[in-house]
Amino acid sequence: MNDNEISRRRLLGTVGAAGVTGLALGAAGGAAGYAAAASGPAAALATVGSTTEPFHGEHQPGITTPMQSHGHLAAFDLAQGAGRREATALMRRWSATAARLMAGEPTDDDTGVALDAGPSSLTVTFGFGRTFFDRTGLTAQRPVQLDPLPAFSSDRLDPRRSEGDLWVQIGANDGLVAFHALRALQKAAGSAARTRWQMTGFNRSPGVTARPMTSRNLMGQVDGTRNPKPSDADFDSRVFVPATGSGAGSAAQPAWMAGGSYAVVRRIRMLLDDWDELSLKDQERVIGRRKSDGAPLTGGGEAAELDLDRVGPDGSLVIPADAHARISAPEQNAGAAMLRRPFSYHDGMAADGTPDAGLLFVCWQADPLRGFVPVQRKLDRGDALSRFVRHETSGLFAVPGGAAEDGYVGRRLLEP
Ligand SMILES: C=CC1=C(C)c2cc3[nH]c(cc4nc(cc5[nH]c(cc1n2)c(C)c5CCC(=O)O)C(CCC(=O)O)=C4C)c(C)c3C=C
Ligand SMILES: [Fe+2]
Repeated sequence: MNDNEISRRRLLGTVGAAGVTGLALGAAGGAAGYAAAASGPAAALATVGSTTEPFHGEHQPGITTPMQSHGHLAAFDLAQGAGRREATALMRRWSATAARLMAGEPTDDDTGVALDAGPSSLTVTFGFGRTFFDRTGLTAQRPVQLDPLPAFSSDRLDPRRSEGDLWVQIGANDGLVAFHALRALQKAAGSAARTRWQMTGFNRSPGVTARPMTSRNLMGQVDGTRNPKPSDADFDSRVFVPATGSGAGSAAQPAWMAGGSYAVVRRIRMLLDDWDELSLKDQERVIGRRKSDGAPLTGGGEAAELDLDRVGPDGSLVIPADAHARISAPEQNAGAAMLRRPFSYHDGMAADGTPDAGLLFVCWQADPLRGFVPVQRKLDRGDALSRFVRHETSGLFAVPGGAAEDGYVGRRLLEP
């Protein structure tokens, strides 16, 4: 056990008491951002800090894990001259680092940033981009599902912040824990890979609403209502590559992708100043749902079915023909569906004086050609929301199944 480990464990034991002290100080003396270390017996960590997610398993973490309040998305390119050997060593190092951090343990060269925090539902998810396979001499193993996404008319993509050989998604219910993991993985990349782009996002923190509810995005809409649910009979076949290698109607998948999934990542800027000028009624017609509770404009609660045929007294459709919820519905897209698991982002003001804010849209599917692509094609042709959003970056990554206890992510590809 090294010094860091000793102090981390000791601090984990005292954090509850320190937290209580901090609360007392806050109540009595204002917000100094300071809490004296307590010397008394430790209290248990709050649930938000103590919750762990498993790193090993059939699927990687961070796909069906409840959305966390802090996230980082980062892409890496392999260094000049680095090939399969270096990539294999890198995935071993990254997997070992992720497993330790997700268990709440420090790394060997820990920076100390998260020393006094619990694992806080940290998840680390790894993916391979299309270019990874040529760089490592594994072109024959590249899934056709990684073929480039089609160009959409509304794309305004920045290639420097798109794609990449490797992709890492980090989520945690604490900002320092999430940053700590990102930094540890960047250090563990060593000379094998360098960061290509990096984005930071957030969601609502656990426990801030009176009851658990679907999250809101920065336009204020309830967003995520009609996501596939793990309890749905077809959830696994929609989201994960089956062990047999391909799903119904999908092109064959390589065996190494069994239990894996494909992540489509889009940084979608929201034109919030324009959006805010719309009346509430018009905002609701853009989506086809009420803003207050996410219920369809045709009535019922949030979970009610959309009545896409209902017309109002004036004979026009209650859920307009170009409403986002109508156009993106699986019933309108031959059953195409995806698991949306985004983070919001806010990177200050853009040069034009408008907020640089929006959605780090991440969606998961067993095959992008049966998930993101057909839906985005349809949205691209006539979504009322498109006047208020701009797709600025894009990435498509093959996310292999989870690592075995004695293995690492990507082993079945790199050491078949
Ligand atoms: C290509 C896929 C999609 C993109 C890109 C996208 C962008 C986007 N969406 C919202 C807000 C909402 N989307 C909602 C539903 C919804 N969106 C998609 C797909 C994309 N959205 C799907 C498949 C669905 C579900 C449709 C269904 O199953 O019926 C909703 C409604 C509530 C919900 O079901 O989640 C909102 C609100 C924004 C703001 C945005 C880009 C910034
Ligand atoms: Fe949407």
